[in-house]
Amino acid sequence: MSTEPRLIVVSNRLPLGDDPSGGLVVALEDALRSSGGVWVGFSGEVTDDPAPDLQDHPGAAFQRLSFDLTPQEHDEYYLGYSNSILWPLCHGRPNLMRIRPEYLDGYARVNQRIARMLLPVLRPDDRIWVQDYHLFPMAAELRALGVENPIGHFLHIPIPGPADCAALPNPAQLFDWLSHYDLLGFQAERDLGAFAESARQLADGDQVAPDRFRLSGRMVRTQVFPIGIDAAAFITEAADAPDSDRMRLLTGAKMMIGVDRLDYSKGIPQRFRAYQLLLEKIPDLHEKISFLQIAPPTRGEVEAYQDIREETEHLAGRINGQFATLNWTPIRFIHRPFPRPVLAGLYRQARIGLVTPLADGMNLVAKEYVAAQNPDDPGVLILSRFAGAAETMAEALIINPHDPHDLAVAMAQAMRMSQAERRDRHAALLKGVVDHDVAWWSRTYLEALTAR
Ligand SMILES: O=P(O)(O)OC[C@H]1O[C@@H](O)[C@H](O)[C@@H](O)[C@@H]1O
Repeated sequence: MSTEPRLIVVSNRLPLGDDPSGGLVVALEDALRSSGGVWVGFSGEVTDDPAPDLQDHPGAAFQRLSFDLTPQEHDEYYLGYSNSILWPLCHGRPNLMRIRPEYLDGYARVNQRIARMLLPVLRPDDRIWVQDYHLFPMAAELRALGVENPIGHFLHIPIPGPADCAALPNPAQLFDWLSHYDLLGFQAERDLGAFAESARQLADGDQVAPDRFRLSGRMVRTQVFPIGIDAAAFITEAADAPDSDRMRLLTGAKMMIGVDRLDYSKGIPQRFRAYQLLLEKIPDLHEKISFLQIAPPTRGEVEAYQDIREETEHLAGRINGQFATLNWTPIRFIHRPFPRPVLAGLYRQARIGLVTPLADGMNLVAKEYVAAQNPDDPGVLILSRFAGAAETMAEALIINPHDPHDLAVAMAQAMRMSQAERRDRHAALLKGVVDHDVAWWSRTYLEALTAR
């Protein structure tokens, strides 16, 4: 029996399915299993009559407790404040924000309701680890109920600098919420810098040490913890995937792959335009390259996501119309999810992995693509400088996703890169992915939280 204090994770999503895909799920499972912990999150049920207490979901290696949302809460807390205000803001798109006072009210109310339901579950020596932007006020709500346990927050997405943060209706409030945590974790140095500037300029924050802030009269520690993947499992999954030659036979071309939720932050239209430019400029590549973009739907009720779908489908159609031959479809756009093992096999077959977001917390697809490669004949990762991953994956081809020429040149370079260079780059990248895997991430974070 572990003697570690129990870990309580609170996140918007609770993993309830049999196929826990997505980096966060894989990441937190690990940390919970070892401390006999509890994960609290949204059940996925939107109902007029939510249960007054957290509901138990047996069958996992840790306890899972869920809450339901009413339709109004779902609109205001999840679709509204979280995904129509904070998400676009944190991804450098304040123009896409839809600011409504009821969104903030609903967001605050849901955080308060979760805190009240969580209270009877807590023990004095628990550590509480709150995940992501849906739950910024959680520590403030728990403190108001008298909770003195260590409470940490980890932000999976970028945090904006003062110019964008100023677009919030009440920017100082965000920093006041954050001031109730013991430890704030960020994905990248870039985020820590942006947080420091915004806290100073918009909330009178005072940086008293490199990793310490005085905010709203309280001390908060800040640190960068770049999240990783379950590297060992992914390497095995990819190596065991069905033989790669099938896809090559099917297409007769080298595959370039992108796998992203269909989100405007992922830079998918920009990527398509760069590919179009590549095919215009280098006709020799026709029939030698085939681009597979998998982009499962996400947050379809929000208008900006409907727009991105239309734009992406239109561009894919145009590229195929312009370049396809009887034997070759230049681009395949698939708007649905695939199970992890299938993706692992596809990554391994792909000569190029495209990870080109306009803004991204970390981007774990970059790490999964590297882990999936055959070390003897690996593919090439093309990575946006705006993904948090770029800070630790310098051996990728680092590009500016806004510049179609830069991206098209990288695609051409990746197509003709020698095996020796591919191996060298891959070996360096793989070492980082394996050394800083998800177990390292959660261990490092929890050690820092405990050492308060
Ligand atoms: O939960 P959603 O809205 O489907 O989005 C998927 C994930 O997107 C991620 O990038 C967020 O950081 C997560 O918190 C979120 O769960």
